[in-house]
Amino acid sequence: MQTKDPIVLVEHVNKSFGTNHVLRDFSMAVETGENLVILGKSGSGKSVLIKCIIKLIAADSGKITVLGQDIDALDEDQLNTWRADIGFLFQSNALYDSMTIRENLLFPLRRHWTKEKREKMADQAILEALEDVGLAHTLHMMPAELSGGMRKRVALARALILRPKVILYDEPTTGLDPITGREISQLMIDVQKKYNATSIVISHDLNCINMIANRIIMLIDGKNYASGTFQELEAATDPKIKAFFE
Ligand SMILES: Nc1ncnc2c1ncn2[C@@H]1O[C@H](COP(=O)(O)OP(=O)(O)OP(=O)(O)O)[C@@H](O)[C@H]1O
Repeated sequence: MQTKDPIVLVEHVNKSFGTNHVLRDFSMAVETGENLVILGKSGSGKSVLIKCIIKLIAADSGKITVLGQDIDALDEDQLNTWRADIGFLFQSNALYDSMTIRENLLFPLRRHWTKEKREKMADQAILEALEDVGLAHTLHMMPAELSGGMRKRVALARALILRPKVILYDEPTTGLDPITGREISQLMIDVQKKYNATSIVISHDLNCINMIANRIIMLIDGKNYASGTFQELEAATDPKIKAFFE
C-alpha cells in the first residue's frame, strides 16, 4: 500500500470519542497529483479522518505525515505556516456573511501574508482566484446575494487563494442540483490540473466521484476496507462495497 513518495501518509490511526471507536487502525497513502475520494456511509468517520489530517482534531494513536511533515511534531507557529499549503473546503462553505466576497478572500491572506505582501499582491490574487471559478464580477457582492452554487465557487476560490499543495473537500456537491454539482466537479478537476494540487475528497455523489476520482478508498468499519478506481469498485462482488454503487 505504501507508495514511493506520498504527499499524505496516514499510518495505523485510531480515533475514538468515548466508546465510539471511529477510526480503527486506518492507513492510506496519497500520491502527489492524485484526486482521491473517500467513500463511506454516514457517520463512518470521513470528516473525522480529514480533520485529523489537517490537525483540527488529534488522533489517539498512529502517525500522519503531510508534505513530509510528521504533524504531531509541529508547534503552533509551524502549524500555521504548514496550514497555508493545505486548502480546506468545508461542507457549509463557511463564508462570512457580513463580509463582501473580496473581504472573504482577503481573510486567508491576512493570516498568512505580511501587510507589505498584501498591499502589493492581494488585489491581483483575489481577482485571479475569482476568475478561476468564473466569478470575478462578484468581488463587491455579499454572500447572501449569491446562489448556493456560486457560494460554493467562492469558497473554492478562497480555499485556493494561497495555492495549496493539498486540498481537502468535505462533500463539495452536497445540496447542489446535478448540473451545478457537475460544474463544481469540473472546476475541481480544472484547478487540480492548473495548480498540480493533490485533492482528497469526501463525497457520496456518484456522478461527482466518477468524474473526479483517480482512486477511491472505502472507509468501512473504521478501516481502509478497499481501494480502487470507480470501475474496479463498481464491479466488486463484496456486498459491503456493492451497496455504495447500487
Ligand atoms: N467532536 C466529536 N465529538 C464526539 N463525536 C464525534 C465528534 N466528531 C465526530 N464524532 C462522531 O464520529 C463519528 C464519525 O463522524 P464523521 O462526521 O466523521 O462521519 P462522516 O463519515 O463524515 O459522516 P457524514 O457522511 O454523515 O458527514 C460519528 O459517530 C460522530 O458522531
